[in-house]
Amino acid sequence: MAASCVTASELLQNIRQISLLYPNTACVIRRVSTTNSQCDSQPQPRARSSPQQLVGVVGLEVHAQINSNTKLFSSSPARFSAPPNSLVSFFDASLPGTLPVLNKQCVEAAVMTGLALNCTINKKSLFDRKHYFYADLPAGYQITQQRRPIAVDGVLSYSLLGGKTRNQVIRKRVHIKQIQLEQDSGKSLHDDARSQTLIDLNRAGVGLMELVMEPDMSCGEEAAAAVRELQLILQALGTCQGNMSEGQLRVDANVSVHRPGEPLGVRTEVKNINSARYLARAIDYEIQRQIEVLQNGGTVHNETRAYDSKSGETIPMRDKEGLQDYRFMPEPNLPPLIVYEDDASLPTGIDACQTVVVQKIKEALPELPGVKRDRLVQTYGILPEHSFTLLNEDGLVEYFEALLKATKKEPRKVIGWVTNDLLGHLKRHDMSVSQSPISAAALAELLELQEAGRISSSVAKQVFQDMWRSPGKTAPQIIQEQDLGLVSDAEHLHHICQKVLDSHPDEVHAIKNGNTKVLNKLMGLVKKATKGRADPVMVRAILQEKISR
Ligand SMILES: Nc1ncnc2c1ncn2[C@@H]1O[C@H](COP(=O)(O)OP(=O)(O)OP(=O)(O)O)[C@@H](O)[C@H]1O
Ligand SMILES: [Mg+2]
Ligand SMILES: [Mg+2]
Repeated sequence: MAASCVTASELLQNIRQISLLYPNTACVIRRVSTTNSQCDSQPQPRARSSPQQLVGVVGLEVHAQINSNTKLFSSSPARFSAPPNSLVSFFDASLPGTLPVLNKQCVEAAVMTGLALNCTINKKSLFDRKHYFYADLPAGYQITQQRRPIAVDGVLSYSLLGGKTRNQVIRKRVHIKQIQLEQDSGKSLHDDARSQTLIDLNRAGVGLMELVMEPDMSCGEEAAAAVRELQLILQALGTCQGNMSEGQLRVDANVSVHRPGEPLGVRTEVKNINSARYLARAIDYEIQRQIEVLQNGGTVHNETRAYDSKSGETIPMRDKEGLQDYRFMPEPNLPPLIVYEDDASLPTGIDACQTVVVQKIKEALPELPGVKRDRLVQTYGILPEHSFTLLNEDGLVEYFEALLKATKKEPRKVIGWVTNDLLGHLKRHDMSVSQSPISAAALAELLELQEAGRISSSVAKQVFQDMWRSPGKTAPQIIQEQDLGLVSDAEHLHHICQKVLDSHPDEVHAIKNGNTKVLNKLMGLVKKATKGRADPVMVRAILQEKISR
């Protein structure tokens, strides 16, 4: 077995695990009873103008790795980037005689995800074997839920930013056909130097939720937005870490084209895309490719394709027609998976700790991203697009709310500091919110000084930059060291204003003739002369008074 580089102690551990697996032969649960422009420009499906344009149709299958310490049917740890074949039990390596024991935590995660996506939870679901032959699937089949999955008929609501300036929130929905529990496969690693393929079974048997979406989308941008929303939901629930680059969230994009009103076209399936950006590009490329094929008199084949991120193209992998016989059969070693609605429906004498109760999971659901965005908009009066920015960055909502607690400044004035100044700096330095050298409390202190009229707004921006460069230095320290306090000495300001007026007679003339906008230019000159420290309210009053004399 290429898979096993197990140490003696690991072997012992595995043997112990198998001896635990043998006696009860089955699952724990049974025992206990067990927009981009392309999108926007596309006609809506119901439009009936002729001749009709071909439009894209997209349906996604998302594989989400369940956030659990152990695998779906064995007690091996489920961890990313461990040494190859170090997390492999005999069951994961498909040794004869080993049996699956269902991980309750994975079932709870699937139920929770189903509830968050408005699915119906099947109180009884079934496991099936899906056969195919790959070196990274040692049993020759995957245990999945084909006939009766754990959750069905859900909806994922997501939003896109549209309109000319892309600040209009367009709300969309995609139907979730089902969520099924299944095993992940191992990984084939290609050693080009020695032209050989090596197998790492660490991932073999890790719990996955496959979310199958209906073909409700029409372009790459919609698909990417839906996946991003799903990622945020899974992360909020804690059921999947959702890191696409680590393969915790992998997407298969099914793409076809048709004329609105006509039956759906033949789909191709672009497999295993692990970035939202590539997903959008792969789909848009594939739609365009299929349109060109049809317009040139060709036919689209039902095939599996891969996305090549270097060329930006999709390339054929294998023909799906004729190859789709997975020889599904009921998994004989796993009984039906039973979950209960509430405590009242538990059969007498059952160990409540070993059961999955939907009601309890419902009660534990956290605030979901859509609800959180609406709350932020309603509570703080910020723009909807700002609520998207806040949620898109891990920890930014918490930062914003901590900041608001510590300052009297209006939320609508604070939001720009968070989404422009702070986020801009973080992005430029490729840092996360938790790595920010300026804490929410430190920024609040700066904003309070501005609010109290101790510094001007332009000085506040300058102090922010200095705080970023000198972590730990407070706003008052910087203001004191550099003497940046607001100049509100009337005599001093009168003197500077007079100098500016004397040297700009044309502007004074223009203002006197009613062109009041020119006053801003003069104010700018005073600001420059005082290095941004002049009290703008006083400067405006002094200039107006002097001009009107
Ligand atoms: N004509 C179509 N155009 C675009 N997408 C489609 C079309 N027909 C079906 N789909 C999408 O294809 C996907 C089918 O997924 P499903 O898991 O049911 O089957 P599969 O792809 O054959 O199986 P596997 O899990 O082995 O990939 C769904 O996401 C569905 O929305
Ligand atoms: Mg599928
Ligand atoms: Mg598929």
